[in-house]
Amino acid sequence: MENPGKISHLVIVGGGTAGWMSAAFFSKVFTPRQMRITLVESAEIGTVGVGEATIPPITFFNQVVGLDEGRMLAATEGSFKLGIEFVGWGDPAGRYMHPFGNYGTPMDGVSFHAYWLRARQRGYKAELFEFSLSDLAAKAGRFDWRAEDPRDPRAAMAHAYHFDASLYAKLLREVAEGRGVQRLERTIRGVNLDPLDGTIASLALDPGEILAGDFFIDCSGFRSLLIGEALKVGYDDWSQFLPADRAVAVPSARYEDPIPYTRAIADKAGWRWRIPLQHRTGNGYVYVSDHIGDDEAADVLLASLAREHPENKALADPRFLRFATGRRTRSRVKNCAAIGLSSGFLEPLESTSIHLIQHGLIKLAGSFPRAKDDPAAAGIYNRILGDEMEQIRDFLIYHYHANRRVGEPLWDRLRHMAVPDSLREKMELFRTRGATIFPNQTIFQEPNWLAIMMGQAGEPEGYDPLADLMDERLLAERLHHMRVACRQAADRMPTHASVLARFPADSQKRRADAPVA
Ligand SMILES: Cc1cc2nc3c(=O)[nH]c(=O)nc-3n(C[C@H](O)[C@H](O)[C@H](O)COP(=O)(O)OP(=O)(O)OC[C@H]3O[C@@H](n4cnc5c(N)ncnc54)[C@H](O)[C@@H]3O)c2cc1C
Repeated sequence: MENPGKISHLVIVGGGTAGWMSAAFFSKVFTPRQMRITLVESAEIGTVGVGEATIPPITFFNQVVGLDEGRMLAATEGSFKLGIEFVGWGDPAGRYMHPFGNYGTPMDGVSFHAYWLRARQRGYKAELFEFSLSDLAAKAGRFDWRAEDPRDPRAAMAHAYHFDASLYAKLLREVAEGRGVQRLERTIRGVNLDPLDGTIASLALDPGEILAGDFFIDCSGFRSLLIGEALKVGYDDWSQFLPADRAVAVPSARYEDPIPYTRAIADKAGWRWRIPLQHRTGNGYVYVSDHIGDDEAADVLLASLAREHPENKALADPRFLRFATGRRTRSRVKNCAAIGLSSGFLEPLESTSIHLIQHGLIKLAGSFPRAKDDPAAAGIYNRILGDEMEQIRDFLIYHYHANRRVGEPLWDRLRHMAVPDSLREKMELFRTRGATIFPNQTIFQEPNWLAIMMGQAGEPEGYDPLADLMDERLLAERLHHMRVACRQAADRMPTHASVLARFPADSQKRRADAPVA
């Protein structure tokens, strides 16, 4: 990318996932001659260290920064992810998959599910999930990559990863330092603003050093050192819609082959996650502190491990985290952009935080400042990022609001709460017309909304009338053909375990190479 000139020193504050993703990304976008990049991280202030499940755009980010998929999986103990299974969110005894990729194929410009709904209203038996190859493969413990040829059913697939977030940051650090990023291990004690224009002039580092820069990326996590503390940007709290404010996390021993999907299990005061890596499983309970205490939440989580399998043993003490769901009212101000938790946090139900980091970086590159203060570019950036956060917020609220867990106080309250108008309209369109194409769809598109709305609300009353234009026999033949092709393609796929065996974790290789005592 051409360097706009005036900005020649980029300072990144923080060395968590957001900090090292920023460093790896901008060291690829700019050459060291165009941009000096310095990353400051503190040895005394740790990282969040969770954040193990991702969504498909991560494959694009890895390509951009030059990370080979095999190398990434081996270095991060990673596994493939084809979707998220939601257990007990709609019907308390039910489960559904939010698979990555598409259902069926659109025909004559009309969405596939409109035809399927038409057929269902006339007694067709096959379920929607039978037309999602990612869903079938995930449940069968199989995996394959998306095919380029549109005639191949695998063209409808998409994948993401589960990985150890600390190892991912470590790998990105290697990449970034290899491209000339300078890392300073210092604690920042103060932020100096330019008295004339209010931009950030420099950081006061321990012990007594000053680090000046032209543009600053705030990746300081929940502390929000630059955008929040120094530039005083406010926080929009969304906890009235998304009330979970704490989490407890614990890794457990691997006792089975990693499944190629995340599990999100609704519970009395929130939900539990289960994220399978090559060497261990990540487990957590996201909860509402008004409805359960910390000790009880940890007990619930630990008891759930033992219930799953006797060998599913905790490998460490439970770790507690606190957060407030919401976002900074602006995430780019003056010569500073907040990336990662410093810009806000939407709880991890749909694994969207790492996606928001990469989305922010890509939009920041596209609107890179031409001067220290570039209000036009900052304004556009803030609108784009704000829209993305609001879309994700609505998507998350839907899971809680459309529950059928009658008689549980938290869930009863969430079912009856007033939701944002933007979500209320979507729910109405789906219920009456089966519509899932909504304005400004970027990250969550038609198949994503379809998966969660069908999974939690069930079949809508209507469907797109254009689906009635197809001849009935032709439709039956096409549905039959698609369903069989999907099933056969799933059966032909290798198992997830056999695919992962091609990318054994570096830690396993090290253990195998270690001399026998
Ligand atoms: C319970 C939970 C579960 C999550 N699960 C997922 C998930 O499954 N998928 C997903 O995409 N995301 C998930 N996330 C979010 C994900 O963890 C974060 O988006 C990601 O880790 C980025 O964090 P960060 O780098 O912004 O902040 P941190 O990891 O907090 O890093 C902050 C950095 O700033 C530095 N720092 C702070 N203050 C100073 C100072 N004064 N001087 C110098 N350095 C300083 C620290 O040293 C550290 O390096 C989850 C979050 C939580 C809370």
